[in-house]
Amino acid sequence: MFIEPSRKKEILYPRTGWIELICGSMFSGKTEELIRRLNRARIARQQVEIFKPALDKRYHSEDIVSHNENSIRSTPVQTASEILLLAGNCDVVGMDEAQFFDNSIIDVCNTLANAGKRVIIAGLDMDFQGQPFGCMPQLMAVAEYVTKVHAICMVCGEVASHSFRLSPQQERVLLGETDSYEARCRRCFNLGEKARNLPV
Ligand SMILES: Nc1ncnc2c1ncn2[C@@H]1O[C@H](COP(=O)(O)OP(=O)(O)O)[C@@H](O)[C@H]1O
Ligand SMILES: Cc1cn([C@H]2C[C@H](O)[C@@H](COP(=O)(O)O)O2)c(=O)[nH]c1=O
Ligand SMILES: [Zn+2]
Repeated sequence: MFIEPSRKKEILYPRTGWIELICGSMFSGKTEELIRRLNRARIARQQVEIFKPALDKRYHSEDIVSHNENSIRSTPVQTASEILLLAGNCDVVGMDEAQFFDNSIIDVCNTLANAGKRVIIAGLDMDFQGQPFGCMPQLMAVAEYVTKVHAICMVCGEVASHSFRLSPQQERVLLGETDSYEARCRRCFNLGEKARNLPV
């Protein structure tokens, strides 16, 4: 779907950059798709830099790791602005878990794309309550390309778009895997929420 940009026309026209956003629920394949695109860019001999929020230490402090254990080396950053300092002269910038960045990530992505870079971002579109997650709606608005990927509902086997939290904690940020979350379709997500709210 996405082609690795040719550098041949650069003398006539300076390269344009753009933003690609990969979004969806947990287990929908966002990280796999991000890794796939970044690996292809490397095969095309493009200089690639990859970042993730430092708070995401689930599998590894530096690697980006998918649920099926694909991985790629990344630089953990505390703030989005660090990405501008570290991206340097690269052609392609990748970011995972974008929902954990604050809204300054939008300016950062625009600045990188305006400087001619291909920016590929992956993140959760909705939180455990089915609400748009942080900076993600704005990133969807400014991205040239938005890809929504889907998981399989762990209750009924339908296409899943929601991340159902299995524990009662209410804080928005709660790192976890299959121990704390499962992918669910809209119907099974709503049924689960209803059951949670029934008096005991
Ligand atoms: N309910 C599910 N639906 C689809 N894939 C699942 C599910 N649970 C586990 N997986 C695994 O998760 C992988 C996707 O992982 P990953 O790319 O890390 O997803 P994401 O970044 O969207 O959370 C799938 O290839 C599959 O092996
Ligand atoms: C829904 C939801 C998720 N999280 C956390 C749980 C995981 O650590 C990440 C999502 O990882 P993935 O690569 O998309 O599987 O986010 C959270 O903190 N709050 C939520 O509402
Ligand atoms: Zn379902």
